[in-house]
Amino acid sequence: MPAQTMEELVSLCKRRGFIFQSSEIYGGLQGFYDYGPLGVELKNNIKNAWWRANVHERDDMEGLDASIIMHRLALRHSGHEATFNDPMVDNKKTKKRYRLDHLIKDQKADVLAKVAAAVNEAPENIAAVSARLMEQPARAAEILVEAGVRDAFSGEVGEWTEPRPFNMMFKTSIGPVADEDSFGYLRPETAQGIFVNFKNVVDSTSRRLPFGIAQIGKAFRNEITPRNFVFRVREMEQMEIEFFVAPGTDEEWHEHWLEQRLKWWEDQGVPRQKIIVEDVPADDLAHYSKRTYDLMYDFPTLGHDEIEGIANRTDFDLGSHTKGQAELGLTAQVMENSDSVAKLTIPHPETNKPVVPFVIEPSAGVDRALLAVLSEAYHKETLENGNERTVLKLRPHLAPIKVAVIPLARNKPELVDLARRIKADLQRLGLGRILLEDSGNIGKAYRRHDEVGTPYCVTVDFDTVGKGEDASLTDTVTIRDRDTLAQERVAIADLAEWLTARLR
Ligand SMILES: Nc1ncnc2c1ncn2[C@@H]1O[C@H](COP(=O)(O)OP(=O)(O)OP(=O)(O)O)[C@@H](O)[C@H]1O
Repeated sequence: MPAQTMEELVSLCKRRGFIFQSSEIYGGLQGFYDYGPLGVELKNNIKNAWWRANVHERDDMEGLDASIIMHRLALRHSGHEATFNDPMVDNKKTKKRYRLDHLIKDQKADVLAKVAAAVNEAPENIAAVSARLMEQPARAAEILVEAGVRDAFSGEVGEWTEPRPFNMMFKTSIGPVADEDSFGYLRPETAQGIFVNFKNVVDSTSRRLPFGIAQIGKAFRNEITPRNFVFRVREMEQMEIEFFVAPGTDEEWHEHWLEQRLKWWEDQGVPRQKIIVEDVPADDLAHYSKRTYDLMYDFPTLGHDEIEGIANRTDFDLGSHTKGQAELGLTAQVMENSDSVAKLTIPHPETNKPVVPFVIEPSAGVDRALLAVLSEAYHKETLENGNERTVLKLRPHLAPIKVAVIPLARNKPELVDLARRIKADLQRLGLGRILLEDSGNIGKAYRRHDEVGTPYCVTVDFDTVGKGEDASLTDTVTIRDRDTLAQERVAIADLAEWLTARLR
């Protein structure tokens, strides 16, 4: 059975060096995390699996790695300066600050019902309730108090302020002069780096529609209430595709990408039946979206929450960043742009006339992917001998450590030397991390590697070096399978092939 609580995962991540609080020795920084020795391996493996499926194994995709700090005009014309806001409300009594929709969602059912009734919305539709409150901030403050909305910090009904929009972008000054114009934004999504490079990529690759640009990288959001471990952080990593298509074919491509992405999650060990595909209601759609499917994974403790959004962004983005908007027949409502120097069109595949393509965007968070993958992989089992074990049943391609080579006794140089040589040979195969595990206690080594998801432990024993009872076992090792616990004897000469077949 997969993990039952978030606490189990948090505890494993800290204990085994997957994830640490950022700047912990100075009291920690809320909403920021550091990935430790095993976390960085798992994260890289997830990113590589995504890149492989979406770039290397497709013929219609290009890759990109754009800068994190972007020109302020890029994020003005993208709409983020004006609309990348979350609704924020303060409790004057406790001085605590909350995201309005999160505050309402966390209330008891009767309180939530009262708030929803006051704005004529259904309590299930938190986004709509929040949107209605934001339309009437003064009245909203009264509604929150009248309905008895409590502050989780004090447990008491709050003295709520009028809710107001809070822009989530981080600003930073650029260059030695700190004047009003010398600033840029840390990108709140990697997508914008793709849109502003559209012309560069098309010109340098001669791509025709339909095609996509894929990017993995950091994005930053000054979340009002970062919470739930790495689920909601202020510095995150995203894996995004902007897939450019001819207008009119967008809905079909949207369905195509939904299928592709569900299949990818399945390949990472996150099954379809654990994901609800939510057709995002109009009130909750981002400013650029015509329609969005949110993939909602059933996290332990949290319940269903978003791991990926697949949005139909129409011609909004390229239309916003292009020059000469007036003559391009855009369907999206965009802000006038007299700053851009590039015309972001491409020949229509049928008419050959210049057109601003529509965009389908599958956007997944690496941190949330890691959490979902860990949740599914985490198992507690009782073995036949009554012992309990914690085991991470990660797909082998995701496992942080691929193989542990273990000499049966640490004080027998012939075993240790041979184990070291085998490890060195395996390292040269480029399969990922291969470790020599010579702590001396094989039972403990197995338990440790079960807990971090190492798929195979290779043991060098006395038979291997021809000093056991069975001479036919000379030059063979034992391979222990993490999931089945089965042990198989394999010739050292066949080891590379045996492991490569299972780990690639
Ligand atoms: N603060 C965050 N921390 C970690 N991952 C995030 C965060 N915000 C977004 N993501 C990831 O990036 C993906 C795409 O971002 P998107 O803008 O669609 O998220 P969102 O709808 O704003 O998320 P939410 O509604 O949970 O705030 C999300 O599906 C998620 O996996």
